Amino acid sequence: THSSRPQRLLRAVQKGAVRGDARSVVANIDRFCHHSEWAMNIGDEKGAILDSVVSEVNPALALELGTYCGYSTVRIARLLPPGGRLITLEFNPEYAAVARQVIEWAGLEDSVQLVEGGSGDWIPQLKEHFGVQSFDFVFLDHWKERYLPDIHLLEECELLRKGTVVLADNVVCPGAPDYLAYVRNSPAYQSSYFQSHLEYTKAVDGLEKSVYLGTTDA
Ligand SMILES: O=C(NC/C=C/[C@H]1O[C@@H](n2cnc(C(F)(F)F)c2)[C@H](O)[C@@H]1O)c1cc([N+](=O)[O-])cc(O)c1O
Ligand SMILES: [Mg+2]
Repeated sequence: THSSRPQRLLRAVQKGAVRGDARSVVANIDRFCHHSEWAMNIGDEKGAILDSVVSEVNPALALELGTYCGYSTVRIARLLPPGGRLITLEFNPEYAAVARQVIEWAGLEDSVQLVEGGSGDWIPQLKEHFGVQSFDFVFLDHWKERYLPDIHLLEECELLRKGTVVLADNVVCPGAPDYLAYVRNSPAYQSSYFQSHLEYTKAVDGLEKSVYLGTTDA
């Protein structure tokens, strides 16, 4: 039986990265994806933009949709303030199993809660299940056609507050046109675009940062 790409990525981490050293976990995944196999991690170039936004927000509570192998999970969790927490949702059990081990290798298991399942099922349960009031930071990197329905769901479940920062990967490639039109035209968001490149390639891609302003009704 042959291994999967996430399993080969995990093995590269376990072989090359220092246990407990999040920076070396990130560096080894990037080395694997640059030199061995491309994988859909946000990568080093867009990752630096993610880092700067997370550092600016300094979230006590963050949400990530789309864990995959845990690369951006580790990038975000390593920058959280003391006591800060990251909840990350992953639909695919095999990816979730790999991500758990990547997060553990980075020594960040105490500040990360990985939840297996779909956004439609889990977003409405986050308040009661995890005692969440609202998120300070949300990172969207899951199925691109789910960005728009899921930001509406986050609004409906009152999981965003005035000033919550929502950062979305891949708004150019593969693209999330309906999501982009919404956050750029809605009075409920102050949106800005960070041009970059698709992970490990020269193709253009970018991140959209949208600050939730709250609703107009009383
Ligand atoms: O398709 C891309 N990403 C899709 C990523 C999808 C990942 O998000 C998970 N998910 C689904 N629902 C949830 C939740 F949370 F809702 F439950 C989590 C899926 O199981 C998968 O691991 C992609 C593609 C390219 N590319 O170049 O083709 C580049 C990229 O950076 C990309 O992110
Ligand atoms: Mg992505």
